[in-house]
Amino acid sequence: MKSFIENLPKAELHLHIEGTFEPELMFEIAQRNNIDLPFADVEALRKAYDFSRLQDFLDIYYQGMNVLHKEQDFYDLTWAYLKKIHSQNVLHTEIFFDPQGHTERGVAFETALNGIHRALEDGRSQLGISFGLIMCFLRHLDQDDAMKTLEQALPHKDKIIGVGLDSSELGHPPEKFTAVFERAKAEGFHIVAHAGEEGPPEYVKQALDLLKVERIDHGNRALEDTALTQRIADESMALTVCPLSNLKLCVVDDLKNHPIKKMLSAGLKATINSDDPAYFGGYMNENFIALAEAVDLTQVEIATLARNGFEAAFISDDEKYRLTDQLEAYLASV
Ligand SMILES: Nc1ncnc2[nH]cnc12
Ligand SMILES: [Zn+2]
Repeated sequence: MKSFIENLPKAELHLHIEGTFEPELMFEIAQRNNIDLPFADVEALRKAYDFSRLQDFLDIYYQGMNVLHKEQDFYDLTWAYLKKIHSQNVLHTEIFFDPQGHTERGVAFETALNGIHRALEDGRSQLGISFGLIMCFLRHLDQDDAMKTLEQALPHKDKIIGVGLDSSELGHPPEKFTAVFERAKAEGFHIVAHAGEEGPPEYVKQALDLLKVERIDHGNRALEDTALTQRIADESMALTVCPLSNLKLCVVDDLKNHPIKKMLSAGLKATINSDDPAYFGGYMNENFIALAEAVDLTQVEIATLARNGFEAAFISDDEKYRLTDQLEAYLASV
């Protein structure tokens, strides 16, 4: 099973680039930027990765990204992620970045964008990994701030394919951002949002009805509402599920109780993703393997999850055929 997963061609659709910041690289970049981290060393930092809810993680995640200042810092962060997923047979990735996490510290929008994008271009030419870049609005900030961020993105439509919504979910429902998402859609951006990670099914409904999402990031709590679950299945709306994230943030108490089988049997287009791999203990392969072992996934189920990843990607039909052909060729060979 392990080698079946390791060699399986995969797409990643839910990945925060700031969440790939491994402690070793964080210390290296902090040092070259003359920034003191409030941790003695890499081990002390890793020990702090003990979360009982989303906010515990976010506090440390925002602290970590504070050391990113120069375009090269963003490049190095992204390049390290791309090398890692190249070793895991990830052929396509759609990554999030949090511009407000940088602009509010005085780092220019373009500094973050250009560093990340240049690495993605190098990943395509040197590693053969295709990509999309999605910027997320921080939902703990207000809609005006999100609107300003959207305006900063408008000259960069050649680099940014979509907008998303992340950060502290509870108390910050999608309806808070209806106008900015309406504008983003009119400007031609793809639309996604985190919903139903900690928030109730109502937030998932709002993401569908008010933000007009094309994929739901997480979506776990949608399962509490049978009619909503049926609707998501009927609309072939993909869920970007993140197993190790769900475990580390206590969305599930044990991976054995992860609802992935319920999702699949309800006809939901679930995909597997790593969310913030440096903080949650694993990239794509580790997520697939841990989940497969915990809930006893069959090869057919694993293949379905991988296929869903390519089908739910924001790419042309031609590109989808090119990628799924590689998946089907692999499946026929094992
Ligand atoms: N899992 C997650 N949920 C919400 N916001 C995030 N930002 C980074 N990771 C996140
Ligand atoms: Zn996420």
